[in-house]
Amino acid sequence: MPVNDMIPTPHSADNLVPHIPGVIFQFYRSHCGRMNFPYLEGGGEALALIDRPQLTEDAGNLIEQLTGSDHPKIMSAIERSARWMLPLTTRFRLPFPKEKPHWIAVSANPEPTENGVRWNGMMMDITDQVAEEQRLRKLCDTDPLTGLPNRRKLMVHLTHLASLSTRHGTPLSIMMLDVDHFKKLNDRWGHLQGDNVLQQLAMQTQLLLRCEDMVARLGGEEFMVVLPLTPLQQCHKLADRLRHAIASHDFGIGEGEVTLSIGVAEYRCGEPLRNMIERADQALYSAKEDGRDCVSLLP
Ligand SMILES: Nc1nc2c(ncn2[C@@H]2O[C@H](COP(=O)(O)OP(=O)(O)OP(=O)(O)O)[C@@H](O)[C@H]2O)c(=O)[nH]1
Repeated sequence: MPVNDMIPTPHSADNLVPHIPGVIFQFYRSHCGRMNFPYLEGGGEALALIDRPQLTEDAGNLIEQLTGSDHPKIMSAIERSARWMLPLTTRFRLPFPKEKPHWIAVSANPEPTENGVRWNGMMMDITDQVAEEQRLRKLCDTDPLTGLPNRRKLMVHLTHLASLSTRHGTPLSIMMLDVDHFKKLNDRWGHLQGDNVLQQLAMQTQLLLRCEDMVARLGGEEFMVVLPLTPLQQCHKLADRLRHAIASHDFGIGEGEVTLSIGVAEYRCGEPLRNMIERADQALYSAKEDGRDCVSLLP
């Protein structure tokens, strides 16, 4: 083997540390809350931008500058780890000049000292991994044809809203929408035109909603609109406005060719979600029975 290809054996970890794609650190918090990094070494971009001598003295300032909710999140992770002597495992966004913040993962073990707690651990830049997680989550949550949230995402959101509604006694309503005679539309204009109608319908519906409302595609030509802080009568009015807007919109196949049947229902505090969904479904069924292109409600 040529001599140049032989890897020299490092004499100590100190030779290796500047070349690793992350940071090894010792972090200290005194009982009175003073924080600093007695040791902070490693490779990667993040470290080059950090004022290390400053952090050796005091880390409080840097932690206070963390983005958005990351400051309280990291402080409570430190507190929990210190109180129960459990590993400190969290992630946070480190602000970067002229760039988006970088995501950093922290993993460290605590040990008690006379005047506080000392952690020995590692930090890694996981920005690419977080971007990939976000891309996959979006794929899992999105209907590919319309770009709307899918049934899975809707149910998670609705469960959260129902628990808020139960806790605070605030109103919550839903609309179940179904395109009328969509099979005929497909048969007459072709499947691609049918797809186009669904895409435009998604857009037109979103235009009428507030940003805290959600419209999701349940499947086929069926959609659900979720309206937090909205009582049934208000939901009914909005449903009728939506029905008019769609019936008078030209989808490229002539006005009045696309109509909606809509069932609306309101959440009753504490009931299982499926009860409200069943009521909206029954209301939709009666809208179809009543001749379509109309709104029906069940409280
Ligand atoms: N173009 C298109 N068609 C779809 C899609 N998903 C489901 N469909 C069609 O939607 C049609 C739904 O038909 P039905 O369930 O009989 O309902 P309908 O014809 O709308 O009749 P009513 O609901 O009773 O008014 C079927 O022909 C499905 O093939 C889609 O993504 N794109």
